[in-house]
Amino acid sequence: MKNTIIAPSILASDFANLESESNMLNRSEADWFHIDIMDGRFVPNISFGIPVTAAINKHAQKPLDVHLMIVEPEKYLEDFKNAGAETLTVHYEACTHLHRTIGQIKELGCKAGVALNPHTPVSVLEDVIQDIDLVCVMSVNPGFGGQKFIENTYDKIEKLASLIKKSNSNALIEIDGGVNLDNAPKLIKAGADVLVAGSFVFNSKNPEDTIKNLKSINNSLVS
Ligand SMILES: O=C(CO)[C@@H](O)[C@H](O)COP(=O)(O)O
Ligand SMILES: [Fe+2]
Repeated sequence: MKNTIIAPSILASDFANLESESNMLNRSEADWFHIDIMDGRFVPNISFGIPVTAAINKHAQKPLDVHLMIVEPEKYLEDFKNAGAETLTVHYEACTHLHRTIGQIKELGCKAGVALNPHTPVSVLEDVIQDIDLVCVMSVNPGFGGQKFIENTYDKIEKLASLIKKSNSNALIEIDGGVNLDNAPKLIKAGADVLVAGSFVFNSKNPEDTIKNLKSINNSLVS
């Protein structure tokens, strides 16, 4: 049975209580911590940066999945690796020399991810798909939590899954934005391996239970 990875996004957590939010994720069935870095240039919002990532990493007992929504990400890869990143995801749209940047991430010993904005077709990854560990399909325009899921994402996942298969790549398909219990089963059926969920988890009454419910979707799909 496929084991979907659940990566709650810290962006929607209580920034004044990152230690207790981290401990909640440690106790929960979450697999990764999703860390959204926004620079006010690549996206029209600023979140937090390297010191806060390092502070979260002090408490996190699970891998940090760092989503860099920043221009010139190559300048900061090493800093984020030192802050605790296991996966470093850069945006296709922010990288002039994507192949080189992927190589730099691998040289640091991190997993290399590439994120695609909603308008970017999966075909742009044809020549690098074998070199990457994860493709983050943005199911909202990056920059903010709590946005509405874009329905075209299902088609995009199917196209990406077929590119990955054709290329003998091991890249995981991650979906980021507007994920909830209504769309998650369909996303998993279409081929998603990793689900990022921010507001759906942290705005719920019981985030630990919500994570458990997302994690158990696979079981219900089997029957
Ligand atoms: O990268 C981003 C947004 O740019 C995401 O990771 C959001 O943080 C997901 O939040 P929700 O849409 O689940 O509230
Ligand atoms: Fe993200």
